[in-house]
This record gives sequence, C-alpha cells and structure tokens, in this order.
Amino acid sequence: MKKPIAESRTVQSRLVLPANTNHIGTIFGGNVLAYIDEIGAIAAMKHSESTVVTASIDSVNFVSSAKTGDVLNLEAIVTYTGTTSMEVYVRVSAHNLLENREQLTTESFLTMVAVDEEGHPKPVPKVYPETPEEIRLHETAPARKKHRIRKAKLR
Ligand SMILES: CC(=O)SCCNC(=O)CCNC(=O)[C@H](O)C(C)(C)COP(=O)(O)OP(=O)(O)OC[C@H]1O[C@@H](n2cnc3c(N)ncnc32)[C@H](O)[C@@H]1OP(=O)(O)O
Repeated sequence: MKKPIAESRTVQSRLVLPANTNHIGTIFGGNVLAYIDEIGAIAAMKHSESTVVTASIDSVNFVSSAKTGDVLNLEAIVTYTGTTSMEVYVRVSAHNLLENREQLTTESFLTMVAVDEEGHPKPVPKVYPETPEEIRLHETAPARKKHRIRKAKLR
C-alpha cells in the first residue's frame, strides 16, 4: 500500500504562556522539543494507522526565540518510509499576531517506528511525494537515514 505525504500532514498552534517561558520571557527549548515529539508522533500515527515510538530526534537548532504571547505554529509530514520506520519533518515558527510577524524557530527530523502490542517493530505503508518540496525532502531522506544509523552505531 502507498499513501501520499499530504495525508500525514498535521498542523498545531500553541499560545506561548508565562508557564512555558524562562525569566527573560522566551520559551524553554525542552517545551518545544516535547511539542515536536508530539506532532511528529501524530503525523506518523496518521500515516501508519498504528502505535508509534520515537526512535530518534535529529539535532535541533533554535534559530530564533518565541516570546510570551507569540503563537507557535507547528507543521509535520512523513517524508520517507523504511520497512518499519518513518522519517517525519517538523517545522516550527513563532507568530507575533499583534505585529503580524512570523519567524522560523526550528526545523527537525524525527524517526518514528510503528510497533505492535508487544512493542516490536511492524511494517508501514510506503509514502510518496507530490509537490517539489515533498520530492526534495523524500529524495534526500536516504542520506539522512544512513547518517543516523552510522551515528547510532558509534555509541
Ligand atoms: C526511553 C523513552 O521513553 S524514549 C521515548 C519513546 N521512545 C521509545 O520508548 C523507543 C525505545 N526504543 C525501542 O523501542 C526500539 O529501540 C525501537 C522500536 C525504536 C527499534 O527497535 P529495534 O529492535 O532496534 O528494531 P530494528 O533494529 O529492527 O529497527 C527498526 C527500525 O528502526 C530504525 N531505527 C532503530 N534505531 C534507530 C535510531 N536510533 N535512529 C533512527 N532509526 C532507528 C531502524 O533503522 C529500522 O528502520 P526500518 O525498519 O525502516 O529499516
């Protein structure tokens, strides 16, 4: 079975509240990581119609901060599938609604693995790209997967 990348597309918005921020009013990185993990899991569950676990999160660079009152917009898609694993691309931006300014906060690639009731990996449907951006992400995924596996083996 094959499914288009678009079917896994998941979008979430979250208001940055004082409880999510540090003493200078910017969001804690750990909170953003938790949001990335959650939306990544939802996109992977949509694609696989299965329970999933996070196998890895690639390095996350925060290129700009999100402040109290900003809206964090998150978007996730499954970009590539192996046998049991799915690569998920997540993009996060901070939107200042009062000034109508939106800035990229971070991008990340996660690997989610579909698992059965015993937690054993199980096969997922293949994913295919349709738009130029999806094709770029899909075609570059095998190189990222290779790099990830090599890094995991170094431990
Ligand atoms: C501790 C926590 O709570 S962390 C947060 C939640 N995450 C978890 O609990 C996951 C804990 N880890 C696990 O359950 C297992 O290690 C699993 C399910 C991820 C992998 O199980 P394994 O028995 O190693 O399975 P296996 O070696 O067959 O790998 C399964 C797939 O995962 C991929 N994979 C395994 N480890 C990694 C990794 N570190 N990074 C990227 N992909 C990985 C493999 O390449 C394979 O993909 P493919 O089937 O598409 O080729």
